[in-house]
Amino acid sequence: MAPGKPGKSTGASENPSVTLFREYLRIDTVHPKPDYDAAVRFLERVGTDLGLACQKVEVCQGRVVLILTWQGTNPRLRSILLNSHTDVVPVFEVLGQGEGWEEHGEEDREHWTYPPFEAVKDSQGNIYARGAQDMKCVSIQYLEAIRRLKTEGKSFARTIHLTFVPDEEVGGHKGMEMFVKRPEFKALNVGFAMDEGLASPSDTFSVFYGERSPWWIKVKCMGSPGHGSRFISNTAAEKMHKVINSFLAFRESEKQRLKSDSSLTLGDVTSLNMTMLEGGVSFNVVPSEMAASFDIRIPPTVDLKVGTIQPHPGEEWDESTLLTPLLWSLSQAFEEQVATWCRGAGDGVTYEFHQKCMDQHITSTEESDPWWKAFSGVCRDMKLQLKLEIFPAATDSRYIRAAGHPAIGFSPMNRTPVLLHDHNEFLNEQVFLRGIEIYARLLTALASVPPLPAEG
Ligand SMILES: CSCC[C@H](NC(C)=O)C(=O)O
Ligand SMILES: [Zn+2]
Ligand SMILES: [Zn+2]
Repeated sequence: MAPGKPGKSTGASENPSVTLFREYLRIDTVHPKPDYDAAVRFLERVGTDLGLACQKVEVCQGRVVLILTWQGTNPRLRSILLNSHTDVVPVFEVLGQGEGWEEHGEEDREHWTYPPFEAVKDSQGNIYARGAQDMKCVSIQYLEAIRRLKTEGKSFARTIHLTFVPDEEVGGHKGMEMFVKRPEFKALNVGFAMDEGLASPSDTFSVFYGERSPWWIKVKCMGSPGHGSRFISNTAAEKMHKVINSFLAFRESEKQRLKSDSSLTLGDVTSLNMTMLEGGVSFNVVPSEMAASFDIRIPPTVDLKVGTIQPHPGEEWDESTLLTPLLWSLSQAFEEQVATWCRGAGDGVTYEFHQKCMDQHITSTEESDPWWKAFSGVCRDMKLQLKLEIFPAATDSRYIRAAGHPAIGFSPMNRTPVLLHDHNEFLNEQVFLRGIEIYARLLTALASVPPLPAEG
């Protein structure tokens, strides 16, 4: 192959860390049938090569969490947890791994410049593959940072654990959610955790200290059925119209709030989208049931609990007052608001939760916090500019925080477009290699945090 041309071969001069990253990217862990065994075999091989202890925990059938451990000199101290998920999301116009482009149509070719499971590197050093940003890069950067520190002969007081978990991309229910409830997780004695963040197109690095709570709500409207030619009263569609109006009016007010205040990011406001609409059997039959599904993401600053919405003494609120987004934004008891929107649409309107995260833990970013002091101190020394944010979507960090441990979402990818779950996901090899350097410094500082008062 001519030099500078994109291709699969590693080339004699390629940094071995990059070669390892590309090897991992070629393992087919794409949903709906991720080859987790292959990923675990690969990671175990790398861990053993690094002299790390290896443990496997099957949290449910076919779902194994791999734990690699670098024991600290004082194993009684709380540990550093480096978490990453092994699964990746499908590509549009799904292509089976190993298949060549020749078997696919032009549309497939349009979405991806290179086949998404071949980890092709172009002449600028951009590595294209599903998982290049989300988050196989981070897994290998953790491992390669440890390789570097071990080669330099370093050792630290605190133990460092790496966990490789399945199923994050489908909610983590058969992955991290189960794992944090296991004795094997408790035995890790976690003090501080790191997990995925997002790329950043600018010079700054995004750091996430909390996440919005995902609420997935299906609203069902029951009404009178009848012939499509008549003015049937009390129809499911009329009620659905009101439901949609209430939900989308709130959406609009939050959208405007974000737009009108440049200090806010997406993670600071509540987003709401209607993502599914069901109902009806025929053009001329008025249906007795319709359903709408909403994906709502709520910042940790919003009160989620029922019952805190109250008028002041002597004041009375009717249903129409309760429907105003302004009053809602002042009252902030989210489930009560959802219930009110549904009640306001008429009788026979009910809602059910398909996802309802109530945990609102955030991780301290105060300089007085020893973990944050170590993390931010390294970034200051390395002149890395940080942007502190609430993660707009959901990652496995929410389970770690809910279990009571501080967790920071950080994927060291600046000057990189945000391409997770997108076509043509790529990461530049220089950005990837810089990330290893960053993790090596972070691990040095975090694993050397002096004993905390609670640790004696
Ligand atoms: C709520 S479980 C689904 C998890 C998924 N995570 C990401 C990062 O896309 C999401 O936020 O939709
Ligand atoms: Zn991810
Ligand atoms: Zn993802």
